Amino acid sequence: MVKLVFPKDFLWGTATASYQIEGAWNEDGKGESTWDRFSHTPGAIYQNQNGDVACDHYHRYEEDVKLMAEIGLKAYRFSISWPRIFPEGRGKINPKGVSFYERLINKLLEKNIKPAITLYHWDLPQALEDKGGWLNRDTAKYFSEYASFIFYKFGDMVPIWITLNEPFVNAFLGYAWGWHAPGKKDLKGAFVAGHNLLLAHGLAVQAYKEGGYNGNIGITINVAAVYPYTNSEEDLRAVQVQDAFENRWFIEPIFRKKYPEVIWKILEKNYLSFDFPISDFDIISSPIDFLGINYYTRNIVAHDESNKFLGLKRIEGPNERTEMGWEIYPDGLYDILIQLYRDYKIPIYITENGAAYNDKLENGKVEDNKRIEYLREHIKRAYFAIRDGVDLRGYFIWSLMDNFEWAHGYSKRFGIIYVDYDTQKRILKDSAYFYKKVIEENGIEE
Ligand SMILES: OC[C@@H]1[C@@H](O)[C@H](O)[C@@H](O)c2nc(CNc3ccccc3)cn21
Repeated sequence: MVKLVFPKDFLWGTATASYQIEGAWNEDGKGESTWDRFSHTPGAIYQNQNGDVACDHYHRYEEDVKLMAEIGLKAYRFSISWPRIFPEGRGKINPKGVSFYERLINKLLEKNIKPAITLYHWDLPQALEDKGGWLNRDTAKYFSEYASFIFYKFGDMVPIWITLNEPFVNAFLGYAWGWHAPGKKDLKGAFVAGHNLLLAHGLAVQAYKEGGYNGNIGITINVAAVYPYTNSEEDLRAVQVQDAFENRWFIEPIFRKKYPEVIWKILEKNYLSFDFPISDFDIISSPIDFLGINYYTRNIVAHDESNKFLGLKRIEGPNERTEMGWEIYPDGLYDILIQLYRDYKIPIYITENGAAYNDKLENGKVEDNKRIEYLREHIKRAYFAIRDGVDLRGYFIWSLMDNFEWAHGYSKRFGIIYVDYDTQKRILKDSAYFYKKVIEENGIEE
């Protein structure tokens, strides 16, 4: 067996998000978020579940950091709940909210675990949503005020900053399709929200750079490698359309100061347009230090004239799928890393990669062999991408622990730590011990 050894300082981590693990939804002065409101809306979430308690991480963070140290994590990616800091989105600060994150960061640093903070992972203060949310351009300005405060408090303690998590998902699932908070269904709204999210990102990057902090700042984009169903001209064109729509929509404005042509075509075909100052791209393209990508699966597409939106259809792949129904395709991680590094020549972190399985706790153990296999194969592709020239800096498993999986509630388990929600007991799955070994050896057997 050949040992694949990663670069010396490669960052092995796990990822979570505030609304998915913290609970304490209305405790210690926290303001309501759009996800509090959405998950309290009957019918929005599987079995009307919500994140009111979740993994109770707000009260159990010390135990959770001890488990991270037991696994040997080098870094931990988590998000800050904006309304826990600014209950109304701006203005009055909630000192108990600030104190929680200060204690969490200090606990991580005590254990030599690098904090990697996502400023926004979809839980917008409801008070701002009541003023239009991401449809209101002012929300971008309020985001930069929030970000500036967080940088002021923690900027010298935290080396890795992510402005936004997956603006595409937030804009499209939240504003066009209604599957996520705030549950709106307005196609034009998705484009306006997407633009204001990018503006927020750029303003926060400018605030970070103006603050002279010595860490690195970037953004996290969801990506799925795209392949043609056949090698026909039409299917090859469909690949370009899907790649632009799902992968490049939020990357091109940052690196090329423009939207992909496909985005304008979608707006035109739907008789939509929206106005913004072209100078926004000067803000949006403020230089970042790294690109974060969340990779889970691939897309296979074929030309389909009857699909009036993108003119294509998605074809089911032939390989095994996870509990989310997502095809397992590790080569897609290699391919997308090569493509993105070729096009933008920027350091990359894999800020999320993982799999949901129907884990069973038996005799105090969780033998999640399928998840171990999924992680092993994707870690191998990460190694091959580095071997072939990609400046890949780190890998964060989604997720540290089972948690609230948005519209799926608690029905999908992604964690390498099992959470018994009745007792809030944490149990390391076999995948946690697998990852402990990968980190100890800084690599994996081929
Ligand atoms: O679904 C697993 C995770 C989720 O829990 C994270 O909060 C989120 O950052 C995340 N993004 C993806 C990939 N993108 C995606 C695509 C369609 C719907 C939802 C997410 C998966 N995940």
